[in-house]
Formats: sequence, C-alpha cells, structure tokens
Amino acid sequence: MENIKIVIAGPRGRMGSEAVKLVEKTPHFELVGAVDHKYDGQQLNEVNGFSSKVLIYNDMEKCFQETKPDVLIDLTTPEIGKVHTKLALQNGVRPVVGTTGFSKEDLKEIEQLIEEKGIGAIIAPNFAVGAILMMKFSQMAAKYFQDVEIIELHHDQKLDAPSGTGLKTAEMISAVREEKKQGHPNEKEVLSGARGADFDGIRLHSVRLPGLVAHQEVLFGGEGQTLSLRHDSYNRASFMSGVKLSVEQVMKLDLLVYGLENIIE
Ligand SMILES: NC(=O)C1=CN([C@@H]2O[C@H](COP(=O)(O)OP(=O)(O)OC[C@H]3O[C@@H](n4cnc5c(N)ncnc54)[C@H](OP(=O)(O)O)[C@@H]3O)[C@@H](O)[C@H]2O)C=CC1
Ligand SMILES: O=C(O)C1=N[C@H](C(=O)O)C[C@H](O)C1
Repeated sequence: MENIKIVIAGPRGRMGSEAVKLVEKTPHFELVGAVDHKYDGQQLNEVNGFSSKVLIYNDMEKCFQETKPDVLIDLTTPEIGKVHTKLALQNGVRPVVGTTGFSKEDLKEIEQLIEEKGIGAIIAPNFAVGAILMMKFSQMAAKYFQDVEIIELHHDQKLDAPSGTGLKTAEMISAVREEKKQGHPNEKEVLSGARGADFDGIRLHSVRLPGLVAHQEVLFGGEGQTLSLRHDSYNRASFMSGVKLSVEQVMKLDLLVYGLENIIE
C-alpha cells in the first residue's frame, strides 16, 4: 500500500497534537507538512515535542503546492475550519475535518465544491466510536420517545456552544421524531435561557467546566419511565481511531460524508 501523505492544520492544539502522534506512529501515514497561524517556516520538532521535522506553513495554499498532500486533517477553530476545508478541495486535497461550527449553508457549499472537483471529504462532529453509537441509539430511541433533552458537557476552553455533537444528535433525532413542543404549553422562563436552546422543539443544554473533556447525555421521557444514554471521552486519544479510519476512507470517496455514523456499520 502506498503511503497516504498528510498535512495537519492546528498541530499544537489539544486534538491536533494527538493527530500528529497518530500520523507519526501509523506505518502507511506520512506527515508532509503542518499549517498553523504562528511559527511560519519553522520545523514542527522545534515548536512542540514531536519527532517530525516537517515545515510549518502559515499559508495553506503554499503548503499544498510544496508538499503535495493527499489529505488535510483540520483541527483548528470553528471560524477557520470551514475556510481550510474549501481551500483543500479547491487545491485537490481531501479534507478530514474534526473542527466544529459548520452551518447547513457551509455544508451545501462544500458539497458543490466536491461535485466540481470529484474528490471526497469527511466532516465528523465526533470521531469517538462510543459517541457515534450514542447518537445512533438516540435516533433509534426517538422513534419511541418524542420527549427528549440533550445535555452536552465540555471543558471550559471550548469555543462553540452547543457542541457539534449536540447539534448532530439533535439533527439525527429530529429526522425521525414526531414533531412536538415539549414541556407545559404555558411554561415561562423566569430566568432567560433556563430551558436551554431549542432545535426543532428539542432542548439542548451546554455545560462548561474545568476538569471535563467531552461528554453527552441524551434523556428520553415517557409514561412512567425515562431512558438515559451517556457517552464520556476522558481523553483525546478516544478520538484517534476515528481519525485513522477517516483518513483511510476519504481516499476512496467522491462525496461528502457528514458524520462517521454514515461509514461505521
Ligand atoms: N470531531 C471530534 O471528534 C472533535 C472535534 N473537536 C473540535 O476540534 C477543534 C479543535 O479543538 P481543540 O484541539 O480542543 O482546540 P485547541 O484550541 O486546543 O486547538 C486549536 C489549534 O488551532 C490553532 N489555530 C488557530 N487558528 C489557526 C489557523 N488559522 N491556522 C492553523 N491553526 C490555527 C490554535 O492555535 P492558538 O492556540 O495559537 O490560537 C490551536 O493550536 C474544535 O472545533 C473542537 O470542537 C475537538 C475534539 C474532538
Ligand atoms: O471541543 C471539544 O472538545 C469537542 N468538540 C466536538 C464537539 O463540538 O462536539 C467533539 C467532542 O465533543 C469534543
């Protein structure tokens, strides 16, 4: 098997640094460059404790031209991830994106680019297999329980709320759930925000605390019973088998996969 040539954007971050380690230790993966908004022209091993001596670029297009990667792994910020994804596709590089913050409009634009370019992309709000199962099980349960609330809990350095996983879970539930306005018809928020965000009538609550990593609970209520589905990521290594699978799968795709539930049977 030929090596898959990879560029990582956000290599100093909590997720990006795990992804560098993954690529360094995977025999058929080859790190050919890194994209950051600092340390332009320096080697990766000079700015972080990595063994890789690849160059850091602040200019993504220059990085692509000089390193000719097959795949971009993007783990940056909700603001910049979508810009990088489009740049990668425009330059014939297949994006594997863990960065959150994609709107429906962003996804449509990306699908259009994919059609023009004929290469695939994976955007995964969560790479952890347990989180994918939690989302799938929630979708199954929503056929039987219309009343559902999502509580996502993350570390306090997270930039976006609700989380990408929380939003994806709400989308998946909404696709099968019979429409319902939950709670008492006359309920009033005495304190604004007390009932959380509203996604098609599903309530979504975001908790941010130091000490947490990434957690989500989906609570269903019915006559005389509740069902709770919970997933916990205790470290960022929990996401890496999904990143590895995505890099391998994206090489075979010519369409957009949004969510790993679409490629994990
Ligand atoms: N799909 C999944 O399974 C997971 C997704 N995520 C998502 O991944 C993203 C990153 O999360 P996390 O690693 O915790 O965040 P971090 O803040 O730890 O990492 C982001 C990194 O991106 C860098 N960065 C900022 N702007 C740019 C830019 N223009 N070009 C290149 N690099 C840039 C930051 O540098 P600096 O700090 O100097 O600004 C930082 O090193 C988030 O959107 C998060 O929601 C997180 C965990 C799992
Ligand atoms: O920022 C994080 O940490 C995480 N972000 C993703 C999200 O927004 O769902 C995935 C995971 O929950 C960790």
